[in-house]
Amino acid sequence: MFDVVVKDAALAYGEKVVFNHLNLTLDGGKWTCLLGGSGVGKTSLLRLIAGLSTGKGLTTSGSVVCQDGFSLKGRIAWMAQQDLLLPWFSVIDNITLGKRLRGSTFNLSHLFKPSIKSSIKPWTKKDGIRSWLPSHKKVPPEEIERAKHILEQVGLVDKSGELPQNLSGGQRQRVALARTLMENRPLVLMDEPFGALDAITRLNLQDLACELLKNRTVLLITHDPLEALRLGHHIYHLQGQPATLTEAIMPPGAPPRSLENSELMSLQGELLERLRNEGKHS
Ligand SMILES: Nc1ncnc2c1ncn2[C@@H]1O[C@H](COP(=O)(O)OP(=O)(O)OP(=O)(O)O)[C@@H](O)[C@H]1O
Repeated sequence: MFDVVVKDAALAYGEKVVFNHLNLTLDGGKWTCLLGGSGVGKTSLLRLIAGLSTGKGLTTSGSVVCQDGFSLKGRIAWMAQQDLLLPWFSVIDNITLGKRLRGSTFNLSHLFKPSIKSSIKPWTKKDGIRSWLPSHKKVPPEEIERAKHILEQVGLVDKSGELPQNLSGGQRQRVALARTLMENRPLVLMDEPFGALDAITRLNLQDLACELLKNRTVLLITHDPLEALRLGHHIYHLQGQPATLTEAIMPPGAPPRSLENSELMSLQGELLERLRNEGKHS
């Protein structure tokens, strides 16, 4: 597993410098967590690492280098707070979509719901969507088997034919996790993936993600110090303007750490105080 090194990174929107001279190493096979107040630049940093920083008025510099000498292209999976499931595709079609898009001459218009006037069968009709999804058959059978295995791992194999609208928020986020696993990428960038969930579902998903993403290199953005402390090998606090990173906190023990760990609770108090003070000064 390779380290990913962000060297001397800078990013600005017009005159507003979000960060500059920023250095960060994501240890291979480990979880790095990033805390910080709203608007400090966490998502901007994630997007910079993913190579998604483009747009009018945006300037960037610095480098993101894999220590194994290869490019990061095609080696990143992304998981966001919104599950981004396509509502007219079943669970299994959603998690195999990436394979289908890459494995065929797929027409992007097929991602969008057909109009009523269209000659294509409405998606609500039984099996309509499958016949409407032309490259469905191009997902190799072994990939369908793998998708089913992953759905088993996230506890949703019985929901594989359901539409997202029939799932709870926690179940939908488990589908999003399954889609991330299906991508099978060594670097996983997560932008508050559990932020919208209730406390118990969030704890359960933290445990599941920790188990299933073992040995991947993960960068997790979260607003929740406890989440960072349960999952992170290294925890950084991004603060100020331009933003800088604090020294890493390395909580004791292996993730996912237990809530009964008293050291974790005291570190949580410290981090909450830091975040609160940061809010007072911004
Ligand atoms: N496209 C854009 N154009 C101009 N300014 C932007 C743009 N995107 C973000 N910003 C600004 O850059 C700063 C950093 O934004 P970013 O989304 O990275 O913050 P964040 O730490 O992820 O915030 P949050 O925790 O609220 O999601 C903010 O002040 C934001 O207003």
